Amino acid sequence: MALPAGAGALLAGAAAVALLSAALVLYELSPDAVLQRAFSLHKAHSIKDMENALQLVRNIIPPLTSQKHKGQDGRIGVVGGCQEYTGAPYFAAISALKVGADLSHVFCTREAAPVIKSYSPELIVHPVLDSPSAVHDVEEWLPRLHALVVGPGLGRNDALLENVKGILEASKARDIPVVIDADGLWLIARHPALIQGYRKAVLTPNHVEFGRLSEAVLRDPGNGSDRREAVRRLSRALGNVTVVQKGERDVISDGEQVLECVQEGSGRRCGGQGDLLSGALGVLVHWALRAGPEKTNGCSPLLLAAMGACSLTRQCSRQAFQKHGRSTTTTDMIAEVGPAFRSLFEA
Ligand SMILES: NC(=O)C1=CN([C@@H]2O[C@H](COP(=O)(O)OP(=O)(O)OC[C@H]3O[C@@H](n4cnc5c(N)ncnc54)[C@H](OP(=O)(O)O)[C@@H]3O)[C@@H](O)[C@H]2O)[C@@H](O)CC1
Ligand SMILES: Nc1ncnc2c1ncn2[C@@H]1O[C@H](COP(=O)(O)OP(=O)(O)OP(=O)(O)O)[C@@H](O)[C@H]1O
Ligand SMILES: [Mg+2]
Repeated sequence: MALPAGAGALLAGAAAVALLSAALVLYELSPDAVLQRAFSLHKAHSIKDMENALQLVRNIIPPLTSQKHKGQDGRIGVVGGCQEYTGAPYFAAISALKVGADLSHVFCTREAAPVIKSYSPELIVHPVLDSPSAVHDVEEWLPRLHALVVGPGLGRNDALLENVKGILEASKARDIPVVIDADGLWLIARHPALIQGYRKAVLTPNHVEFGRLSEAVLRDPGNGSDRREAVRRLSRALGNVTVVQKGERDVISDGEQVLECVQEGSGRRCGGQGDLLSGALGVLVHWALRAGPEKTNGCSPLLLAAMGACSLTRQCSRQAFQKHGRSTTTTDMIAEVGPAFRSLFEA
């Protein structure tokens, strides 16, 4: 499987120029028609790259056997949940379980904990995030966690963010992979040094979060027409941290390669879909890193994990929309995680 650095973009660019010249000379096509063909060609390359990557994602999924004990397929922690936001950490944590993690923990504030517990008996909920001993309390659990998802429903309270800084430092010191989303990205925009050069970090910004990060790191909102290049630049400036820019297409880069997830989703834009993505990504990052280079064929494990999580989220959205149309909510999407996972990765 070949996904060499920037090859897709280079090929698409070269092909577009060739097409442009040939078409103008031979068929006297209008520039609009030629551009449309160039875009189709580019899309075809994105789809091919995506399919190749999804083939490798299938390789990293651990088999379900009777030889395993509870916990081996993933113990994931979600850091988030405060007075205002209890849904976001729940969506992330339950999605991690539904994708295939064995245990899912939520580290949230004291008052958010009973609310999150009441949504599901399947989550382990720690009311520690606003405690003076928050960093120590989470640190005690770190040796038992395979990945952390930092930010869904965290809020922007300074004292909480200070605690999360300490949790991030402790996670890095233990080499634990971290997915950073939502208000975790707000913290990174203020303190990019927190994850600078940490190769086990994946950032999952939406449109607004990407602009904020790009402005903070590159002094440029990165909202020009070339999204692939903007994402690659941000990743590179952060020391090759993997960046997933969510949107109409999800653009994923580790500063070298750029992949695009063009899996069909739906037109529904209800809140919480990004939380589902970040929770799913927490598990897939763990699986991809554990799989080893022979399974990932030398491709970046974090890029593959990101492609897997983006495709899965969009497929959930598509399936839920087929059933519920305009009334689709993130809860409906979570109910589709199992069937969507099977159709994408186990068919
Ligand atoms: N049920 C829950 O508990 C949920 C809780 N959540 C939690 O909320 C917290 C804050 O997260 P966030 O995403 O609302 O904050 P942020 O990125 O500042 O966006 C704010 C504003 O930016 C805009 N905007 C957004 N996207 C855009 C786009 N693609 N393109 C263009 N504009 C866009 C839009 O504003 P508009 O301009 O439309 O008024 C939007 O309102 C965080 O902790 C998160 O986890 C959510 O996870 C949802 C479910
Ligand atoms: N315009 C779009 N067309 C199709 N899919 C989209 C579009 N925008 C976002 N998505 C998909 O929706 C999912 C969530 O992305 P979004 O940008 O809504 O994240 P978010 O704002 O962080 O969500 P949340 O409400 O959970 O915070 C991703 O899988 C992304 O691919
Ligand atoms: Mg979000």
